[in-house]
Amino acid sequence: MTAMVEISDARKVYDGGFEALKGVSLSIEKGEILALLGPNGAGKTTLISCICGIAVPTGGQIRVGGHDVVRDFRKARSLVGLVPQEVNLEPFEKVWNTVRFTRGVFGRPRDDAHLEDILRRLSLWEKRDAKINELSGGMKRRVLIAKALSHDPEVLFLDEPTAGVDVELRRDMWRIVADLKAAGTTIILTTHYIEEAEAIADRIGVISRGSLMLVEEKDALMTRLGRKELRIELQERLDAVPPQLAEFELSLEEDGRVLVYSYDTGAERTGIGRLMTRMTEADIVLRDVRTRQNSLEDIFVDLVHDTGTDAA
Ligand SMILES: Nc1ncnc2c1ncn2[C@@H]1O[C@H](COP(=O)(O)OP(=O)(O)OP(=O)(O)O)[C@@H](O)[C@H]1O
Repeated sequence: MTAMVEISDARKVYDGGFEALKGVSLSIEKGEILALLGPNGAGKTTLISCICGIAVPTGGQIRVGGHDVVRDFRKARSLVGLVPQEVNLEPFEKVWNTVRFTRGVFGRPRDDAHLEDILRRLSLWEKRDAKINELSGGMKRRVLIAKALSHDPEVLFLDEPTAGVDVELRRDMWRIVADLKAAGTTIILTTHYIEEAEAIADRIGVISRGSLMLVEEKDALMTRLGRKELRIELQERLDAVPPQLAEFELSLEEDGRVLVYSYDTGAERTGIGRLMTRMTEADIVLRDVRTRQNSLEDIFVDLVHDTGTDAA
């Protein structure tokens, strides 16, 4: 695979002296979906702005498609579509003109059929002649996405794309992201909705206080840091965890009718077999058994909490 975005030791000190990025290195492959998670103020938007050439890094190097984002700004920028966090549209412009204008800015030849397709996929076609200031907040977000896609970017940045949007738009977005990925587009998104990262990302990066704390395949991360619960429903209720089972991490729930065993999914031995043997020896009869995997959210909260950073 080829690296589409290469970030090496990126640093950003704002004018007031605040160090928002403290040497971030990261390589993002073509066709990959990377979700950047982090508490408020962690530096996610700053990093995206540096990659898109909106903010100038004060140290390190960033390349998009092999082009340096500072020295080869135009080439690098033309490969990038950005859906910003804040709505920055011309209020009196019509939807159609807004999107067509953006395509032109990036030097792409006029292609009305292509723009029509984008607007239809975003349910904006009926609104093509409406002025921006006549649209709802959700519709404006859709226009931001249409603009970002108008010039066929190879890398798409979505900065908290679904903050405050309705379920329908969130679903549309996920569908569009899946289509773009299938077509080979590289996608980087920041989000506060961890279930969103869990649903669509290939890799997860966690930023905290200007540093990249972790970047890992989502599935591997969930296996490595994940815990599972085995919920054992009992034939007869127990008053306490029997002493024969003291060696296991067990708790009693639902008025003593459910025994919960929490175990590490990354461990070599889960201990389930031994637990079952000990239960049989102790004459405890099971009625039903279920498992529950903890979510990326549980993992993220633990991770950010463990390193003493701001609350998620
Ligand atoms: N133009 C600026 N001048 C000075 N400081 C800034 C500027 N822009 C951002 N910062 C600071 O840099 C830090 C990182 O901000 P950034 O917007 O990158 O965080 P974020 O991770 O995107 O946060 P959020 O999740 O709240 O959007 C914050 O402490 C912010 O106050």
